[in-house]
Amino acid sequence: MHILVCGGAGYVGSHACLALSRAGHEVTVLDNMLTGHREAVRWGPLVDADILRPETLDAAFNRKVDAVMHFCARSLVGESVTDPYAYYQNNVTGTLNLLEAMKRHGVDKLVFSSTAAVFGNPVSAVIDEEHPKTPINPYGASKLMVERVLADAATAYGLRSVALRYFNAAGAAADEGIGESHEPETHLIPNALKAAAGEGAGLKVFGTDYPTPDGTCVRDYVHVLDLADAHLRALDWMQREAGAHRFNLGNGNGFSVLEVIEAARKVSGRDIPYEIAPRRAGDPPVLVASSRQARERLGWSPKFERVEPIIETAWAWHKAPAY
Ligand SMILES: NC(=O)c1ccc[n+]([C@@H]2O[C@H](COP(=O)([O-])OP(=O)(O)OC[C@H]3O[C@@H](n4cnc5c(N)ncnc54)[C@H](O)[C@@H]3O)[C@@H](O)[C@H]2O)c1
Ligand SMILES: O=c1ccn([C@@H]2O[C@H](COP(=O)(O)OP(=O)(O)O[C@H]3O[C@H](CO)[C@H](O)[C@H](O)[C@H]3O)[C@@H](O)[C@H]2O)c(=O)[nH]1
Repeated sequence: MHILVCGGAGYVGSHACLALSRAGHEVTVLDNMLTGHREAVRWGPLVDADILRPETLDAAFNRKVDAVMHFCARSLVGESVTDPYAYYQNNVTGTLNLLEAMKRHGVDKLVFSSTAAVFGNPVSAVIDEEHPKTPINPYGASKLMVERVLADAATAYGLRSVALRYFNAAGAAADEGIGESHEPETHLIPNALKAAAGEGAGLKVFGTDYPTPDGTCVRDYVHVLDLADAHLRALDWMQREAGAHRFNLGNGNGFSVLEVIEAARKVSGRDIPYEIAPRRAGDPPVLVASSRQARERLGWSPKFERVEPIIETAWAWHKAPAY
C-alpha cells in the first residue's frame, strides 16, 4: 500500500515509516518541521505542507493514497494549559483540514495518534477503553474531540479509522539512525539519559508527594517500535472492519519516576543526579494501560515489556544521535 504519513518527520511517525517500509509498503511523509527532523525522513519523499494551510495538502495526494497515518500534533501538556488556542488549532482544526483533504481525494482510511491524556485522572488501577474520558488539560481534550469527529465521520462519510491511544512512548531504533529528539525535551527517559551523560540543566523529579508507593508518578512505558507495529496491525484491521475504533497501547506495567531513574542508572552505568521539584501541572499520579483489546483484536504483542530494555535502546541513540 501507499501510506501518507503526516508528521512522519517526528519521533513516533519516523519509526512508523521504518516499520511500514520493512513491511513492504510505500511511504510519503507530510510535515511542516514544527518539531520534526529532515534527517528522520528516510523511507520516502517529503511533502512540505502544513495541516493548518489546507491549500498545501493537495500536493500530498498527487499519487493515489491508500491510507493516512496522522501523527501531527502539538503535544506538550503544560504548554497546552498556557496556550490552548494553539493546541485546538493544530490538533483539531488541522485534523479537520486533513480529513477534508482525504475526503476530496477519496481516501477513506486513517490511523490517528491519540493519547492516554484523553482519560484524565484514572478511577481504576488499569485503564481500558471504557474508562471515563475526562481530560484534565487542553492537549487531552483536543485529542478526544478528534476521536469524536472520527466517530461522526464514520457515520456520515464511511471513514474507517483507528485511534491508537499511546501511553508513554519511549526507546529508539538507533541502528536505523532514528530516535527521540525534542527541543525542549520534556520527557522523562531522554532527560534522565541527558543527566547520565552530564548534559542539560539538571534532572528534576516533579513531585514526590503523589499517592503512589514511592510518592512519584507512575507511567506505562511502551517502545516506539511496538507502537509502530500496532499501526501496521491497524492498517490490516481497517481492510476488514468499517467504523471508528479505539485501542489503548501500553505494556500494563507501571514504573515510577524514581524507578525509571534507577533503571537509567543501571543501563548507562552512570550516576544520575536529580533534584526534587514541585509537581508539574496536568500530571495524573498513575497511568497504566489495559491493552487487552489491542492484544485480542489486533493481535498486538509488544516485544519490549520492561522498562530497562526500552531504556537500553534510548541510551544507544543518546550516545550517537543522528540529529
Ligand atoms: N511521544 C509520546 O509519548 C506520545 C504519547 C501519546 C500520544 N502521542 C501523540 O503521537 C503523535 C506523535 O508524537 P511525537 O512524540 O512523535 O511528536 P513529534 O512532535 O516528534 O512529531 C509530530 C510531527 O508532526 C509535525 N507537525 C506538527 N504540526 C504540524 C502541522 N501543522 N503540519 C504539518 N506537520 C506538523 C511535526 O513537525 C513533527 O514532525 C502526536 O500526535 C502525539 O500527540 C505521543
Ligand atoms: O524531566 C522530567 C520529565 C518528566 N518527569 C515526570 O515523569 C513522568 C513522565 O513524564 P513524561 O513527560 O515523560 O510523560 P507524560 O506522562 O507527561 O506524557 C506522555 O503521556 C501523556 C499521556 O498522559 C501524553 O500523551 C504525552 O504526549 C506523552 O508525552 C511525569 O510524572 C513527569 O512529571 C520528571 O519528573 N522529570
